[in-house]
Amino acid sequence: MTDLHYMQFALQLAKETIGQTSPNPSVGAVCVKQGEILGIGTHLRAGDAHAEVHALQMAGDRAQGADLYVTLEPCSHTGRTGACSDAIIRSGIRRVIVATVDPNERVAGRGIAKLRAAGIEVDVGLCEREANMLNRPFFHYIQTGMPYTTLKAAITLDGRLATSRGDSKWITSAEARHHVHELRHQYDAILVGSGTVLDDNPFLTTRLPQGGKHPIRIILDRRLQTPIDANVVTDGAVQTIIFTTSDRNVAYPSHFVRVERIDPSRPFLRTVLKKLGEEGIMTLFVEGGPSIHASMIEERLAQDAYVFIAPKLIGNGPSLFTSDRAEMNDSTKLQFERVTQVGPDILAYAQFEKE
Ligand SMILES: Nc1c(/N=C/[C@@H](O)[C@H](O)[C@H](O)COP(=O)(O)O)[nH]c(=O)[nH]c1=O
Ligand SMILES: [Zn+2]
Repeated sequence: MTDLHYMQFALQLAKETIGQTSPNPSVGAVCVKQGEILGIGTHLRAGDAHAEVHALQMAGDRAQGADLYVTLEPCSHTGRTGACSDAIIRSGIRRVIVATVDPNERVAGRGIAKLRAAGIEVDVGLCEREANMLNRPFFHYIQTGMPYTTLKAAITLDGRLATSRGDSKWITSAEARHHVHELRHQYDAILVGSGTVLDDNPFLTTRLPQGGKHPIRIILDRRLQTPIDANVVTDGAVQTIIFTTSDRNVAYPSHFVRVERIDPSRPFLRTVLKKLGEEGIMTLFVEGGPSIHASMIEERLAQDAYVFIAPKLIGNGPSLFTSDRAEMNDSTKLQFERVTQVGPDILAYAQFEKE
């Protein structure tokens, strides 16, 4: 087997833990000697052993003289667990193949330097693009302190979020809505505006047949209009944080609803995201409504977007993006990364172009 084969296996191991390792990256490791796999590992959750340690423990003494494939540069600092670079040196590994370098300035290149100083051969860059895409949210979070923010919208073919009378049940198919729950499972938090709470009374939970992680619910509600009997307030499924600029006092049940006041003189959205980053929220899924999406786009706070497009036309109704650009050149540019069919609907996944 080739190096590529084992690195792709390590990437697959990392991919399976997307969404459960925050605020750490998803990492996979495979230990191989003469074509025999001696150990595999993936980082399961923050605070647990790193992928490399799992793989080396499984290989035991047989790691002596073996190769280790890792999707992210082994750490050199002793965070919550010992440094992987030390464990690799102690294990007698002969060669380490690293897909991409860790952007975390505490680590960048140090892990690799330590391994090379100990006489271990280190090759860097195999499947680098794939490894960087896999941990794009982690890299964004480490470098900006802000949650990696994804917009999600469901529109008709003529770009409408609802009819002119506000009806949106349903635009997309059960298959597409099921896929939304698979996406929710991957995110640390989900955000909607008070308009969506008042219009739809959503649960915003992850309801999959096999279960799934509920993202923390974030409600942007400047005037604190979220009703005390709203589903996000009463269902107790997961924590709900309501961000407001209002001084009103509303008696929400305190055990899983928290009201955070933002100084009205601060940029509301950016301040909320900064606070979420400080609380360790690495990924944020924004389900709308249209004014939230518009603000996220205007303030360049979103990194990518999932747009579900149903084969339906309804004419008038709120459109996906409510800003008003005079020239085509002033459009907000994205790059389609993946366009797939989900049941009868189309799913366009796109990255916002960096300014
Ligand atoms: N109207 C539609 C959506 N609507 C999305 C939001 O407006 C809803 O309030 C939110 O998904 C409800 O969350 P829940 O209570 O947890 O189910 N989203 C979709 O993908 N397709 C639609 O046709
Ligand atoms: Zn490590």
